[in-house]
Amino acid sequence: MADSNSTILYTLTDEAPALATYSFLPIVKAFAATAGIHVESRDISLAGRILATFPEVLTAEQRVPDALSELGKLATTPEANIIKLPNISASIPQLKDAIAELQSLGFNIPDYTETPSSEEEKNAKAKYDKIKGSAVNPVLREGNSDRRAPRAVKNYAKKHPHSMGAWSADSQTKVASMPSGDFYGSEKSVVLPSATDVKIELVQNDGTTKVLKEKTSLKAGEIIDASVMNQRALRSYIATEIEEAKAKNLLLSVHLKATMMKVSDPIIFGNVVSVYFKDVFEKHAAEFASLGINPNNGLGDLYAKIESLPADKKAAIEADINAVYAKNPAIAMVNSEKGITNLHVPSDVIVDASVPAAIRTSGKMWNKDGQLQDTLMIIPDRSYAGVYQTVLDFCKKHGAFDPTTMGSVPNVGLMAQAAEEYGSHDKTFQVPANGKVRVVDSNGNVLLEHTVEEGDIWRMCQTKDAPVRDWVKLAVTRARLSNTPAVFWLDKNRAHDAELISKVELYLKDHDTSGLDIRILSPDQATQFTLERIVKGLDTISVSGNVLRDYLTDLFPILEVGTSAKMLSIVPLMNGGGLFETGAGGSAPKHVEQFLEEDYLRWDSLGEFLALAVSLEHLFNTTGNAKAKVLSETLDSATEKFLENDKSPARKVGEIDNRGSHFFLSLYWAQALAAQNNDAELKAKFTPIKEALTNNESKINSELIGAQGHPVNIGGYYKPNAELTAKAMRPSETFNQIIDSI
Ligand SMILES: NC(=O)C1=CN([C@@H]2O[C@H](COP(=O)(O)OP(=O)(O)OC[C@H]3O[C@@H](n4cnc5c(N)ncnc54)[C@H](OP(=O)(O)O)[C@@H]3O)[C@@H](O)[C@H]2O)C=CC1
Ligand SMILES: O=C(O)CCC(=O)C(=O)O
Ligand SMILES: [Mg+2]
Repeated sequence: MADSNSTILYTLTDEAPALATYSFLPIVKAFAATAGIHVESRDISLAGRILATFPEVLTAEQRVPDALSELGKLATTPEANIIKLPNISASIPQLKDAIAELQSLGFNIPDYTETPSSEEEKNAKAKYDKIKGSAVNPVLREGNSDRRAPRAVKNYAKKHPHSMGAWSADSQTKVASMPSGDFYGSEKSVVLPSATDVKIELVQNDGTTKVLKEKTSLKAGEIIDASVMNQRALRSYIATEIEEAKAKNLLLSVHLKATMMKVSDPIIFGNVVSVYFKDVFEKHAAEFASLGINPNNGLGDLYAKIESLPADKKAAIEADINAVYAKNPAIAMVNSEKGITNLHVPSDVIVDASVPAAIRTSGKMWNKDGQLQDTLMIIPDRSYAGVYQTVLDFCKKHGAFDPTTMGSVPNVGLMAQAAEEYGSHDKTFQVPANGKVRVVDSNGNVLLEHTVEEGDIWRMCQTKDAPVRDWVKLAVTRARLSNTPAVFWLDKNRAHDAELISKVELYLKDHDTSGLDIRILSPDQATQFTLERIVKGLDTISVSGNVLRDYLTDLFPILEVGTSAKMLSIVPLMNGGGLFETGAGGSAPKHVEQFLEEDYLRWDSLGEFLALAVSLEHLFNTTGNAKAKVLSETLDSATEKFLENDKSPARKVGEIDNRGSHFFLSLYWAQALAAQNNDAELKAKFTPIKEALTNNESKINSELIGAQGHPVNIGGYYKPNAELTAKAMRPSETFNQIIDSI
């Protein structure tokens, strides 16, 4: 690394944002270099992380460094200045696809075997399990989260409102949760008076004890909690809701976070699959076992695995599946044209994006005929489901939200150091036998205990004290800076939240809160309070735990500005560095599909623009590089102009796409740099660039739009060929020459 103080690390990730990077990063590098800033990339894509894990089976040329560990370490230092794009949190089907692709490209990596027998298979599985699910964000998030829609973005939405489906008071759509036996109902919590190590063990009813996790080190003041979801109760609730959906003629949909909650939620998903298709799973149990079919991987995996059967056997199973479809309520579709249902892949329907999308379409989801229909939404655990039900009820009463007038909901989220449920993967277990799960400290004291049954999902969460203090401080700072009421979304009836409330009340005293409106409300009440303000055009800061941070920063942006891509997502790292996430959404797999079919990328890089501006500003604040400040300010005005002139990607061939949007940003950025008078050198540098871009606007545009409209081959999905992708993403020779000349 050159001068590490003037370095910004830009992450290479997956799917649509990775494609966009092939077009945008050369622009970023060129502009930043004029201020002596090095923008270096680090590959943390799913494929990159797999390759970094198995150096021993790769040739010297194939080996790649472990960029995620490097960035994880950097995030704990004041030097960190990282721009983090969304990445795939892989479900098992995605992980297996990525492995197969890499193997086909000549990388000799091992298979992922779900039920390993040899030591070798077990080792490989253990390594892959660390790559699976949300394995990137928790490593980098050494700070809490500060997400909001900038004023310019709100103003854009007011002027150019996105579509909002009308709501009817007769909508039958509803959220259905378990009446009991869920995590919410069983949570227990303690605060550690002093540091200790704990062991998690299962004392089985046969008298033997099985250690589930040998050692977890805890700090003084840390909150730990444990909860359990009873599998019998889960299955009986699912069966009830299937009948309810059938009786009311509603679609059935399941909304989970199988990516972040990579241990618990695939199991819950699998229970929905195996209860819905109970007849099929019972009748073909032996066949399915020999094929290695696991309902947790969804119907897509089942269909793929029965392909290997003789035609008559396969047809018999398909007939039984169809008989279930005929008997049970229709399932909401992910892609009705391709027959992909909500039960196909656990990572296709992710609660934070999927429920808001349905709220935007009048509370309806797509049925198999490609029509919108009311839906019964299965969200088994009650901890956060009420938030969505409150929004549905509000829409039934007040109609759809109006983006031209509605207020905004920035979020301050407790996220640092894998706080709460989002750090629980390595402490989540599907219980192997009836008994008691206990958390025991190094002196043998039992801190938490639950009676459990085989098949239950038990988990422990940790929330360290320093992040809580930092979060409270961030909330007060935001409330003060924006002069906006702030609501802590905490439920005093939940054991964990009750402990957190005590800490919040204590740490609020460390700050001057005079004149500020700071409240603590349960998630349901907070939703109601916030929505009543939103329709009056008033803003309300949500101060939430880690899960609600994630849910709310998709929910409100999707309603307010059409997508969470337009969020400013700052993570002030606790040791002084900066992590700048781009938007609050994901990696948009549907966009890649469209790109491959018609060479049109509808990914909106606004999140990248916003993140880059704050990263440059942070660089100025930490190094005093005045040119970085000029770049940051001019980028912000370019982004504003970009919004005013409506240059975001559209959705269809023939219109501006992601690449065209990068051209306009460059044009406006160069124009702003040429117009400013704070730095004469930059002004001189960018004056001819601005002229070249301005004079060639129509030529560049026609080169960019002319490239669209046919299938494109980039040589891979998880590891696209760099040359082919760069060629596809930089199709305007004229534009490339100008950028490369900077
Ligand atoms: N920070 C991170 O690293 C995150 C990663 N993820 C990962 O992303 C993947 C997909 O997650 P999913 O929950 O489906 O959510 P996504 O946010 O990827 O997709 C939902 C929809 O939101 C719209 N959208 C999101 N971002 C943009 C953008 N920049 N420009 C235009 N439209 C956008 C698209 O709508 P339309 O199709 O209508 O254009 C997209 O289909 C998963 O692998 C998940 O693990 C998810 C969340 C955060
Ligand atoms: O890491 C992930 O899987 C998703 C993260 C996410 O959705 C978020 O933090 O908003
Ligand atoms: Mg999210």
